[in-house]
Amino acid sequence: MKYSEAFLNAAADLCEAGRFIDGKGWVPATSGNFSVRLPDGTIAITVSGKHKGRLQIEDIMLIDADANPLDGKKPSAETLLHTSLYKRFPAVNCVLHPHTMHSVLVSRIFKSEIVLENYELLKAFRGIGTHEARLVIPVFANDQDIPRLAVEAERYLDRHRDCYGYVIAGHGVYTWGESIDETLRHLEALDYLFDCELRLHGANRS
Ligand SMILES: CSC[C@@H](O)[C@@H](O)C(=O)COP(=O)(O)O
Ligand SMILES: [Zn+2]
Repeated sequence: MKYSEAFLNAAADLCEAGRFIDGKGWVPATSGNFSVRLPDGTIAITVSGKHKGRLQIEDIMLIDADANPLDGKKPSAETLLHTSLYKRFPAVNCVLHPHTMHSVLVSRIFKSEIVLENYELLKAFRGIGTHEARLVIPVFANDQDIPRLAVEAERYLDRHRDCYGYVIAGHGVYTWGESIDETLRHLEALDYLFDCELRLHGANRS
């Protein structure tokens, strides 16, 4: 398979993002998956089962918008969660899913949603210009049936298009943006804000 320059650049960027994310301890033991939408609508996504902090270019593969592999490799087990976000949001070009400890812990306290209010760091999210914003991150029950989980996320996002991410209980967080850099910014902000909520609720003594 001859990959395009756009694919190869996206793949290199995803490998670098993976090293950064792993440096934070957010993708232990092969968890997590990442993707970038290319200008032609195809998607560069991590293959299944690799350590996301030690990605090589060959660990990134190409799929179409309906999650079909285009190069014979095996995509992430959670590919449908990525493609459903790209279908819903034409401006989104990157989806990052790590298993941050803060997202797992916060889902033990907040069972249906996490409300983030009155934080200066809310301005890290695209389109938010004041700490007076109110950002709601839904929490979905974990499910090994990924098509069913995708439908649940889609139902929520149909009603809440201004959403920046969701938590899967006991599992991890999904967040997205117009570029890898923007999505990394959203991810760092969510991790910080989840940590704030955990400390506020006495669940994090570090
Ligand atoms: C190591 S368990 C994690 C997996 O079950 C899954 O949740 C995950 O995030 C990684 O799956 P992958 O198929 O490698 O994309
Ligand atoms: Zn996962």
